[in-house]
Amino acid sequence: MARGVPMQRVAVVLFNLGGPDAPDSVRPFLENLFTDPAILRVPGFIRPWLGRFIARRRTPAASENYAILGGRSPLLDLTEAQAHDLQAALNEAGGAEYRCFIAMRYWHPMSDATARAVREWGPDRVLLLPLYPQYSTTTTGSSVTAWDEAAARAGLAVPTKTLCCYHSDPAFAAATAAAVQTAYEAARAALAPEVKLRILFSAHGLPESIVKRGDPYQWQVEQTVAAVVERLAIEGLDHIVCYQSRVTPQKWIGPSTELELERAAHDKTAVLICPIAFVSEHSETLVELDVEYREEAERLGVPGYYRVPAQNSDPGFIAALRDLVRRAEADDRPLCSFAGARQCPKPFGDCPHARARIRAPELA
Ligand SMILES: C=CC1=C(C)c2cc3[nH]c(cc4nc(cc5[nH]c(cc1n2)c(C)c5CCC(=O)O)C(CCC(=O)O)=C4C)c(C)c3C=C
Ligand SMILES: [Fe+2]
Ligand SMILES: [Fe+2]
Repeated sequence: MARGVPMQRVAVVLFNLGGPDAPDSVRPFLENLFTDPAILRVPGFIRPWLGRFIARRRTPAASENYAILGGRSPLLDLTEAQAHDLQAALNEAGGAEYRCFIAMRYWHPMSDATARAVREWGPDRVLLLPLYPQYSTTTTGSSVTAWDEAAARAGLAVPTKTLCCYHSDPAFAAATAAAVQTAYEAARAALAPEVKLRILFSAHGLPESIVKRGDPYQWQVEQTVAAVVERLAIEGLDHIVCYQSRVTPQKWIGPSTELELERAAHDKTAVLICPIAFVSEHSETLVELDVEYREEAERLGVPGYYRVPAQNSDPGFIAALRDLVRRAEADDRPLCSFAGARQCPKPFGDCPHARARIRAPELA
């Protein structure tokens, strides 16, 4: 760097869903979630009322789950650790000064506060990095919309790129496969040789209607599983993709993880559950998978129940994020800067994010 020329400043904003930080925040967190038009797709005039109604109904069950975790979600602490490690990895290489920020969608720190903090830091450019490997209108799409509005309110007007999806990124898939391989070998060693073992790649579900309207999430989840399986050294691997965390009465995509537990019990096969659309531990892994589904598996007589940990701050995962950021920086396409977006399915053009923003506002 020539003397006197300041280094460029790059703000990397990590998106995640957020979770309550105290028992009292469960209900307002759920209200924020269920009044999001990307989640509750009903006419605008009814949404605030219906969203608050659903949130009130859901609060006791969600509170019980968070009580098991000490009354709060661990998601923010884990995201802060990821941000810390990613910032160190990005700055190690030099070239620019990187600072990682966090914008949660439904609980603090949310986009408005983060956009103001980013503006105060005074970056030359911003990169939005969803901690969702697969694009969904309900997650990344919703976070990008919220960010755009917050950035405008904060008067943050610097070039901004969005890393839309990295479902099949080789380094991400390799880091995930390494964790699956380790967990599979440990489970295999704990089981009697005659007991069969099946991997259930369990992703967060979505209402089927959202997928039918063009959400690429399910397709991208399947791409991730294919990319991970390709990297596993397991002879005769038995695996399936399934979907968990259904929270509304409509039809959701399947097969459900519960149904796969029933099938495993019927087949007298042990299961290794691999969360495939979450990159951090939170209530849906630590309670739903580790407590509820485990108990259900025991009740059904599944001969073994094991789980792959979420990536959290796994060095291979952080290195994958670092390389994605660097590649996004080097690519000058304005909307989706990730080369892997070319792998998005044909109906979405080059990238669902581009389509959501340009051609199909109903998906935004
Ligand atoms: C219609 C409802 C929901 C859709 C669609 C949905 C999609 C979706 N969510 C994640 C990841 C997370 N969800 C989390 C919590 C959470 N999600 C919903 C509802 C929908 N999610 C609710 C009601 C809740 C609150 C918890 C509960 O009541 O059970 C979380 C964070 C949880 C935490 O512990 O902090 C994450 C992360 C994805 C990936 C996704 C679709 C692709
Ligand atoms: Fe969710
Ligand atoms: Fe994409």
